[in-house]
Amino acid sequence: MNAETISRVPVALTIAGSDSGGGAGIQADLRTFAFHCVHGTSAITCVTAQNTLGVARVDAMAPEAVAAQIQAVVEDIGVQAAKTGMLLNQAIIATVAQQVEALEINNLVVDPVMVSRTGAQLIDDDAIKTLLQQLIPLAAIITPNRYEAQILSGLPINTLDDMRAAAQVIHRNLKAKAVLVKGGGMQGNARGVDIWFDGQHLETLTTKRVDTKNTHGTGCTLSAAIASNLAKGQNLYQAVTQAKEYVTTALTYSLNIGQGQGPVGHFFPLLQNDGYRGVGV
Ligand SMILES: Nc1ncnc2c1ncn2[C@@H]1O[C@H](COP(=O)(O)OP(=O)(O)OP(=O)(O)O)[C@@H](O)[C@H]1O
Ligand SMILES: Cc1ncc(COP(=O)(O)O)c(N)n1
Repeated sequence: MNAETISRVPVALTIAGSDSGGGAGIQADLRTFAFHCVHGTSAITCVTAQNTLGVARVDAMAPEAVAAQIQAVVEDIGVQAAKTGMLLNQAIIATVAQQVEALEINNLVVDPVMVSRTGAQLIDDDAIKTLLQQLIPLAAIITPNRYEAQILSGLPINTLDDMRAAAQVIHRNLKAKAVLVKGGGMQGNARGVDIWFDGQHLETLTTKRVDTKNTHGTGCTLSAAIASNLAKGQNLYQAVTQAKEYVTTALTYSLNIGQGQGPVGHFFPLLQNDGYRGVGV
């Protein structure tokens, strides 16, 4: 068989933490890139000992090691888009912001990860200010969940209108170019509905609500899918709406593993080929 090499492939970078359970973080991001036919590269910020029940331990990488990973990837391979996930501490956030600026990384998706699904704190309290001041202004889009949007806006969020108000406040106060407030943590009708605001258009993004407890990694998957679509040249709004479709289907095929909240099923295109039809399909 003749070898066929592919020399023109989109490349994306994830700057995030490792999840030993494979559901969120770097592991979710690289799988998401792969299922978008995007070559995935990574800069690991910390290593978590984690499973579907919770986070048992977190070990931070040295900021210099994070910087070196980003530099190694960008200087040789080059990236068309990047995303950040769990950044953990102030020094790592400041380093990532410096590298993004110095290496002129475009199409940056910032997922302002603060607390895990299982309630573990994933960022130091004193790091949030650095995230706001140094990293968010460099982002093409930020994707806070309900809890993170409350912190970033200072507003309580209980309804879709609260999500709309928070998206507008975050856009104005943090100079984020676009904001997606995610509704996975909402109750009732708002669950699974996201709000987009780019300074001009306020949009309500609705897909099918999936009734599953296995939602570990939805936010990581969404931001990695947005970065994938940006790396492929889609515009931001298209990248977001297609990423939301991907997450919805991955939730439909979520994996009922472990004793807690299982991860979304990134490999549904292969399962679909095998004739497996997923939850409620
Ligand atoms: N049950 C659901 N049905 C449909 N969509 C959902 C559901 N739960 C979450 N989503 C979608 O998944 C995406 C991620 O949102 P979510 O609010 O869960 O993020 P997150 O809390 O950051 O995720 P993570 O669990 O990775 O921290 C959003 O597009 C959200 O609407
Ligand atoms: C390394 C890492 N990154 C991100 C999350 C957030 O994901 P979730 O809220 O689904 O636990 C996590 N738990 N671990």
